Amino acid sequence: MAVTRAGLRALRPRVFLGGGPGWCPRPASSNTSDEFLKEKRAQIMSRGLPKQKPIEGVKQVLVLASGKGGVGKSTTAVNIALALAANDSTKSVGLLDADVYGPSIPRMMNLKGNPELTSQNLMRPLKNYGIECMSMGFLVEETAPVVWRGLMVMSAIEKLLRQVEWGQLDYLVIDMPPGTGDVQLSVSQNIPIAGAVIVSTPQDIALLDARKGAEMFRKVHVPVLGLVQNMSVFQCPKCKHETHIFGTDGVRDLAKTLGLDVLGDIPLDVNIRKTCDTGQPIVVSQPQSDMAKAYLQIAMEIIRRLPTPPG
Ligand SMILES: Nc1ncnc2c1ncn2[C@@H]1O[C@H](COP(=O)(O)OP(=O)(O)OP(=O)(O)O)[C@@H](O)[C@H]1O
Repeated sequence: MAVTRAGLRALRPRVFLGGGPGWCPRPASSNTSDEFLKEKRAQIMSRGLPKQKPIEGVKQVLVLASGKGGVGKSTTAVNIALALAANDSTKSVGLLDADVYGPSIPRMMNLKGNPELTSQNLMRPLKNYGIECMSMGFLVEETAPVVWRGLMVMSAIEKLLRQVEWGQLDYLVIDMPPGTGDVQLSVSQNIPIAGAVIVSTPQDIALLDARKGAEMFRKVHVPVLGLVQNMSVFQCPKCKHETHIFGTDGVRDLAKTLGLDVLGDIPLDVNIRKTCDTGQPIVVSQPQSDMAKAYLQIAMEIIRRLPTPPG
């Protein structure tokens, strides 16, 4: 099934803004669709997943997930994608922003605009810093809220996965939305995933959700490669005093409980935030910094744990 211009337009969410003439698209009967989804989910969980189909040209898919929002998953995904490419210049890397509700990859990768359509009506990814990127953010206004129901989200994800001309990629990094909902399930059931990385801060409330995330991937037979402990420590730039704002070793303790490893620690650092906000992620803008080195180290750990790709 190819994407047409009309199809692309249809992908753009319509939003109901109180008082205006807008509308919130939903299937004819939302109750029916909710029940359908619930039943489908239960079937999938209980009977095993339907047959997954690889994305043409993509050797290995890596998903970056978190239970809770705002723990730095997208920041980590962007820097890991860049680090995978920086560690080995022969490798080609793609980055898919599956956070259809709050796409942040366009800004972090300093990309803007609509993807072109190829002669086969596939969307061409936008490229920066050598990384092929695709995001719902290229199809909607940055400030437009996405108001979608489950089925529409799943259809959008299917299009972002299949109707993109990814070319030949060694790694496709997928930045998942937070939580354990339709998108996670949809991606896991659609394509073979070589490994998942769970990002969390050491804070109790984030750990609780990170645990759910790891357990969900195990349930759907996606190998969890390990955890990344983000914002583990803040060092005062003046006096060098270290503060563990979100706790000390929470992710390490969770990893032990789950029988997993911590792939690395990323401190809470103003340069990580600033560089991502300005579309110049630290791995490319300050490659000699300790922070960039930490991401490069995590990328190496990931490669070490990934199975040997087919072919
Ligand atoms: N190690 C870090 N040091 C400083 N700031 C960070 C760090 N990691 C992430 N941030 C900042 O924290 C904020 C949230 O990060 P990010 O958007 O990556 O989180 P997220 O988990 O993907 O959130 P969501 O799931 O809600 O999209 C951003 O402003 C980002 O720049």
